[in-house]
Amino acid sequence: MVTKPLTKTNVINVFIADPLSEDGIFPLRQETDLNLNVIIETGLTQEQLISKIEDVDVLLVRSQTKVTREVIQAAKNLKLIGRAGVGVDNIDLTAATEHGIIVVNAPDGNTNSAAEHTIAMMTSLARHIPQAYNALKNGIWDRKSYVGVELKGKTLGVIGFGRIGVEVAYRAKGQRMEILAYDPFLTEERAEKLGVKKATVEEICVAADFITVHTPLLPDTKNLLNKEKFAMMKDGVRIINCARGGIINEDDLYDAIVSGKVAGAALDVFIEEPATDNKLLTLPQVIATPHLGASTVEAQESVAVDVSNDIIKFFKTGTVTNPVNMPSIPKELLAQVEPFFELAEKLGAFLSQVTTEAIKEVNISYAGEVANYDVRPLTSNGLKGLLKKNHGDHVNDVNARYLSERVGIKINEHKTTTAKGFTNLITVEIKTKNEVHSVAGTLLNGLGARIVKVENYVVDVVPNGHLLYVKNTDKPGAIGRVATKLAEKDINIATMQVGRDQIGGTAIMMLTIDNEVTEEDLLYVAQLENIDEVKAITL
Ligand SMILES: NC(=O)C1=CN([C@@H]2O[C@H](COP(=O)(O)OP(=O)(O)OC[C@H]3O[C@@H](n4cnc5c(N)ncnc54)[C@H](O)[C@@H]3O)[C@@H](O)[C@H]2O)C=CC1
Ligand SMILES: O=C(O)CCC(=O)C(=O)O
Repeated sequence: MVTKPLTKTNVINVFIADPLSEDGIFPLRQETDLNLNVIIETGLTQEQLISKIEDVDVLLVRSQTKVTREVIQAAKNLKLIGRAGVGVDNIDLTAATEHGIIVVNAPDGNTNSAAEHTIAMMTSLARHIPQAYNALKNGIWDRKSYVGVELKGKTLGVIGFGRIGVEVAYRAKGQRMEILAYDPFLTEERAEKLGVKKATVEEICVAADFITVHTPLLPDTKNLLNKEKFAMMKDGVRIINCARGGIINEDDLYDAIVSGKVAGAALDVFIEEPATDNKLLTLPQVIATPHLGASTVEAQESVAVDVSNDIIKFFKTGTVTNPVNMPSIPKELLAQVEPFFELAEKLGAFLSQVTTEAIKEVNISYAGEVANYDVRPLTSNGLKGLLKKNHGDHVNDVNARYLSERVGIKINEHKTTTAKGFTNLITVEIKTKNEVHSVAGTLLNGLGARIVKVENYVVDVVPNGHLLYVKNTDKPGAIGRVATKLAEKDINIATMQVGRDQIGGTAIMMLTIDNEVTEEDLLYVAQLENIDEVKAITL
């Protein structure tokens, strides 16, 4: 289906590659501040998607479309990938991060639907509903083959106790089942509060009558249920997977069903999807749905609304609510941390213009109140400022850390609550083969950002516009000579700060000037007596 052709103008092209709820994308349709061009083309092959992606700014998918490295490389304008759902295993996150593309998902919108589907699958499995239905539809009235088991009093093992796992447990308790739950983040206290028993995967395998998995597919969870685990289970155990294909080893599950160890399995997800040729589907004990966990009107509307709102938020504010490949900042914290983003970036940008040598190490220290926050986004902004000189707009807060580490820069973050008289202080230090430089900045209440220290010199400089950073020997006349030379070049000084380590020692001048200086102007000033170094810095 095609609704609008791609345009090459400066509109924001939003390309929807999987079927999404039309009500859910209503926020995109009614947005008037942004010039959004919504294009819907579903069911494309990889080649077709690659051929259409070049001018796309936002790619919106569910789980069908594979957003591979090749797709990302072909997408020259892509800024954001939206996943209308939870799992992002269909998106090459490494490639997206390397290219500075933000990935957002909609983690909450389909929780209920997936939990309800899991319960429906478990009940159907216990009572052979799909098999009995099938027989009856084929004219067979068979009441003997489909004797089921009750859920009441049985033990359900829930592996992965996040959003969906918890909701499944609530509902299964309604069926009067006993719940054993495993999640690396589940504490005894929380388990008790939720009315479940905390257990290990092995304990679940040994004790459970039904086992359902609700983890993401990760290296750690791949083949989580395998031959060894099946061997530990009760005879006649029933298995449910409405999370991701691959969490359960499909070959081992097949063997365990054929051997009679496992009485049946209910599967919504498969290693290869569409799973039209999966040998598990040949077994009468296996009931299955084609990845329908999130397929309800409510979930589809909800996840599409969530990603649509994040797209709009991103283009209006530069921030998103549900980032996958950058640290998420709770809403209530964002307002407090956001002003520091720019400060951190400016400190990084300052240092990038102070040295010409390759940076080997960056030490960022956070002092005062700011040290109470998750400072990773601030560090990313500092690194972005540092790299911008050489990477231009290709660097952003998504890929700044990756790009820094890729070129071998060691990054250290330090936190301390004492800020030497400031409420907050961010200090960035860089080390190169031969040099060490540092700059510190703060946010002054009501007055905005200030650079308060350059190397060991105390200053008070607004980090905006054009600066001249002059190092000189502390001798009479140096300041006057610099001012005169700049005046000769028609360069107006707006403010000037001076500092020195000791009388007659090394001193610095930090000048804010009204115009950009040329290399020639810099040389002109640098030739002056007692001037050791002159650097132009634009912030
Ligand atoms: N079938 C479908 O249509 C749908 C499938 N899903 C899938 O369901 C799964 C769960 O989704 P949510 O509950 O929303 O995610 P979630 O992130 O809220 O929960 C996942 C939980 O798995 C836990 N976990 C991670 N590694 C683990 C390990 N080695 N062992 C045990 N637990 C581990 C995490 O700590 C987390 O608590 C995901 O794979 C998601 O993609 C989600 C929605 C619909
Ligand atoms: O988009 C869908 O229907 C799949 C949902 C899903 O698997 C997820 O959200 O992880």
